[in-house]
Amino acid sequence: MIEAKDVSCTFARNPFSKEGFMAVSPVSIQFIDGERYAIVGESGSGKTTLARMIAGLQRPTTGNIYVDGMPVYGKHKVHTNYFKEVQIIQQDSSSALDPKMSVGRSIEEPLLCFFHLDKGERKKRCHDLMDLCNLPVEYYSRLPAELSGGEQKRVAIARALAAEPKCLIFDEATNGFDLPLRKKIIEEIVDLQRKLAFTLIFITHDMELAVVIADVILVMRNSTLIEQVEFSGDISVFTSEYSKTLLYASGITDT
Ligand SMILES: Nc1ncnc2c1ncn2[C@@H]1O[C@H](COP(=O)(O)OP(=O)(O)OP(=O)(O)O)[C@@H](O)[C@H]1O
Repeated sequence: MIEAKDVSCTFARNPFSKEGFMAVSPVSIQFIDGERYAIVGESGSGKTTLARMIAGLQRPTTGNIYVDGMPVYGKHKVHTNYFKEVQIIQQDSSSALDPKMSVGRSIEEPLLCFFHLDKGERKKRCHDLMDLCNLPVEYYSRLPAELSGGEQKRVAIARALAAEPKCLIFDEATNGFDLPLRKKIIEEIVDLQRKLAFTLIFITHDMELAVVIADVILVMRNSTLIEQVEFSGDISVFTSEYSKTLLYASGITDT
């Protein structure tokens, strides 16, 4: 289980000011292994900052993240095994891939870091991951620039899965794609989650996606977690006015 205990994040308003701006107000959440979560809220509500704290990429100003009871942020650094356990696919997948690194090398890099596999075993595992993520094996030697946006996203997913993470965070990962591709990538990620049973944390603006994907929906507004609901199809579980506004804006309700 991954647990956020009283985590908050404050940034300086500007480099010359000591005045702080709270991007995430103190929040405590538990992420049970193998469940699907959506963090939903408008732009600037703090979703990415919360995701980055969970991923070990942004030290909380207060509180800590725990994996099976072990703190992620030590006094000086993040416990390195955590980078294997939790993988994040950020909004811009092209920048997540090294432009000079082939698809094969990109996917094999985590295999090299985290597992003792010989060259042949790595290549076989890489082919399996490409297959799992609907990437033709002929793409093994291609560079990111020789792929479409959707294919780059699939490489980022395969690379993340190469680490065999216990949790995958998917941040607005289909932004900028047309609707059919967006739908397809989301179906693929949910399908992968069902097959591999990792914990999925899906970050989105879109309540319509959240209700399709998640077992648990966390609603954020103005840096604050305002509602957390277990969702199994009944929208009456949402009680906050803001959640109702998001449901309306997504066309799920008409009042
Ligand atoms: N490194 C940073 N330094 C200063 N301010 C930051 C930093 N990262 C984020 N912020 C600010 O924190 C607030 C929350 O940003 P965050 O990216 O977490 O929101 P979000 O809900 O993910 O938005 P979006 O959906 O647009 O990505 C914003 O006002 C943003 O400008």
